[in-house]
Amino acid sequence: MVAQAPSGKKPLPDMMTSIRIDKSGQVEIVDQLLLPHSVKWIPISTPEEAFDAIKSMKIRGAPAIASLAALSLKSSLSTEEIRSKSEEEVKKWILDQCDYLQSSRPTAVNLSEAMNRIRTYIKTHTSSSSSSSSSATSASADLVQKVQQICQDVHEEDLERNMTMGRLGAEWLAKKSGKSKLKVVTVCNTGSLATSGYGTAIGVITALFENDQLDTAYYAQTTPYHQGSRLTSLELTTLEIPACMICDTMLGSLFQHEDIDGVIVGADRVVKNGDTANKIGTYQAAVLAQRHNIPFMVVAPVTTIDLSLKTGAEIHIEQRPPVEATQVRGLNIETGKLSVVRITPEGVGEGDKPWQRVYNPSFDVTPAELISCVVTEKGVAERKEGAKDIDVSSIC
Ligand SMILES: CSC[C@@H](O)[C@@H](O)C(=O)COP(=O)(O)O
Repeated sequence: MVAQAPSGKKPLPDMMTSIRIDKSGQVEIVDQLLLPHSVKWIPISTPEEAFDAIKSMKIRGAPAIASLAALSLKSSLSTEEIRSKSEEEVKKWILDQCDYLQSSRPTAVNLSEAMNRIRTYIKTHTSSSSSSSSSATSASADLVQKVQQICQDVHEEDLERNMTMGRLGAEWLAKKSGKSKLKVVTVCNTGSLATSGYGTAIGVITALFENDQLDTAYYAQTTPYHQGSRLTSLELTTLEIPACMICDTMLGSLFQHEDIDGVIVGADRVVKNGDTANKIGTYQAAVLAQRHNIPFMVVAPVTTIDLSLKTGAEIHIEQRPPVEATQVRGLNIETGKLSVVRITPEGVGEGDKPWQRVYNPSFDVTPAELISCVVTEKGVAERKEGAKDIDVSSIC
């Protein structure tokens, strides 16, 4: 499971990847529920399989779920069943699949952006339904081919833009700190497992490392799903990047005792005024960073920017099932087997008593006034001194 690491001053070992496509075009994903203990590849051939994998978080990370949704649509469009449909039937089928796939997870805008690209093409494509049945078939073949190309583009364009963001973010932070070796903090998982390669926030950390400008990358465990302790730890150890895990509750202590040069996070949706939805725990990291005068950087591709929403209050925050917070999956060191254990008294998160409730939002919103800058592949938008908003339209 390797993607070629980009060349840099410091050579990197091969990166992990969450999606692979074999020579026959079969798409497979690594089951992230089992990482880091077991590497199991699952074939994905249909939108239903992609929907299930995204919803159950076998694959996660804003860009990666958009890629998988698009690739599953591409695969399904190669079937005989689709090829026998009229152009109008194919269009309707694709639009239905876009709605269905988009409903798998609501907060990450990359997924809806990818589906919107396909919808826009379908809606503007000139139909030839009035032609004879044989030319209608060839017209639908053209349509299918074009939509498949859009799906492939969604997946492929991610890697290059991540490398650009990595470079831009590393340059900005190194200049801001003025130091030769930086200590940085990240939350959640934003590397090659969450994207098509190199990563967003982890891309900046990787670029610092490649330039020999990284002292230590601290990463938060990111409960309840443990994207940090399970996935970021796997990526950083695979790349042999100097790193140190902290529990989510230790951020304040870390900021008091270490000279941290920046907090670098990814995003699931950045709206017009710069407010940013990202993994739960990001907001508290931003509040603490401001208290300690530490620059707070958001790194996300243009496809994560949603100019249709004015402020973060409009972002739909996904609620995850309570069991994801009351149960922990891990390796039983006595049996050597993977197991799931409950860490709460029985009934918490499952019963209907007033004392059995669990609050489990998957994301929170960090107001722009706590963010120092937003980095996309188009550039860096800084918040001006004293301003409450960040003009992200300049980097779209
Ligand atoms: C490049 S990934 C950016 C975000 O998608 C990431 O920080 C995040 O919040 C992922 O959440 P997840 O719930 O694991 O899909």
